Amino acid sequence: MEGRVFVIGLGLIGGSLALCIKEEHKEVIVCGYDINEEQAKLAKMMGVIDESVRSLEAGARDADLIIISTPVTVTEQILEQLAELPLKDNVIVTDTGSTKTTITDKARSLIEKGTCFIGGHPMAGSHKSGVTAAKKILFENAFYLFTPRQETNPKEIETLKAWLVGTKAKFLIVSPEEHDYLTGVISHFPHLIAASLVHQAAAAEDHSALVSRLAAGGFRDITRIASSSPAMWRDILLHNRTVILELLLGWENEMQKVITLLESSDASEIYRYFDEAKNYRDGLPSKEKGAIPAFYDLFVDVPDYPGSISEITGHLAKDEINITNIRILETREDVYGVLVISFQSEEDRARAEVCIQVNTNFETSMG
Ligand SMILES: NC(=O)C1=CN([C@@H]2O[C@H](COP(=O)(O)OP(=O)(O)OC[C@H]3O[C@@H](n4cnc5c(N)ncnc54)[C@H](O)[C@@H]3O)[C@@H](O)[C@H]2O)C=CC1
Ligand SMILES: O=C(O)C(=O)Cc1ccc(O)cc1
Repeated sequence: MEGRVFVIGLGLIGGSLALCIKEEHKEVIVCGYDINEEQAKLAKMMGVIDESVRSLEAGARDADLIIISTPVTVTEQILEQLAELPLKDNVIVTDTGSTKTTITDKARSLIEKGTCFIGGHPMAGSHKSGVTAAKKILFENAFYLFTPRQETNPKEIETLKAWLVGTKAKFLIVSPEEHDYLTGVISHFPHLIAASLVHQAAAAEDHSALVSRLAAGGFRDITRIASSSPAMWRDILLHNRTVILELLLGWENEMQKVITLLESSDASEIYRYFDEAKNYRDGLPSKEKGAIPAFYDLFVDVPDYPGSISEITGHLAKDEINITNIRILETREDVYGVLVISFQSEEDRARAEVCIQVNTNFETSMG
């Protein structure tokens, strides 16, 4: 592809998309704008973008593709601003927001002006934000949802896919309403529940100061997404409030059912509750990448921590295997401990397991 790409919002997602586009389309100039000058400077210094511009107008004027990658409420404002600016006739405007109905509605003035807008949502990310967390493999094998209008020319959808082919994501088309329902169930609502579990644990500190110490392992893992950006999730919830409110009512009913089961000590129904959940969960695709990143953890039995950690990380570094996190599980009483090393992909985890088995005597397992 040839031309100019303009990325508005040079954070985790905008930065990662810029990297994917630069990698795939070497001739293309990627310019960027961020209201936070520090982020824009960093993006230029890190080579995430080729040029940094000082206004929306300067970047939008000559762009063939405009990607809006700001918090969803800001995206609404930017769509309105773009509708007032001179743009190229054949430009495609897309966004990366986690919600789609409100954003698609807001794009109306742009569309009425004759500009092509195709809503987008790369369904991969992290609880980190900012351009320093950007990486070009972020979207590999992830779903990338598009929410075009029925009137959108299919050729324009194909052009957008061609621009984004470097993401190596799996493109899917859904309606904005279906998008918001699906992401409400599998992403937005779980974030809310993770936050509420953390609130519950924090409140329980009043009963026992041991809560936070014991919450270090599995509890910390299942509530990891509660460490995501509060501002981003506030905006997502506000955009998708109808769906979330509906899901909360369903959840209330569900919890009421559980209360009744417990009050009546109904052992077989309690068993059935867990069994049905287990069966459904066990049937979920394990190799697919969903909205919430999976953990690619490798467990290594180690004798003394300090020596073992440096030995293991040394071997992994030699084989150029990147670690995203490393921690020790101190749940056992004996001298041995368990080192939990997290990787970015299944492939890295498999390579790491071979590397550790070849170079050390430590036992490894997938957990
Ligand atoms: N974080 C994640 O895992 C995912 C986020 N998304 C969506 O992508 C969008 C961006 O999210 P992230 O990159 O994670 O956020 P981020 O916080 O890393 O980056 C957002 C950037 O937008 C900039 N910005 C804010 N207001 C602006 C304005 N008026 N003009 C120009 N720049 C402005 C900020 O300074 C920041 O650098 C959000 O809509 C989010 O819902 C989609 C998929 C995954
Ligand atoms: O790690 C997390 O917090 C995520 O759940 C990543 C994420 C955040 C927002 C999205 O719209 C899609 C994926």
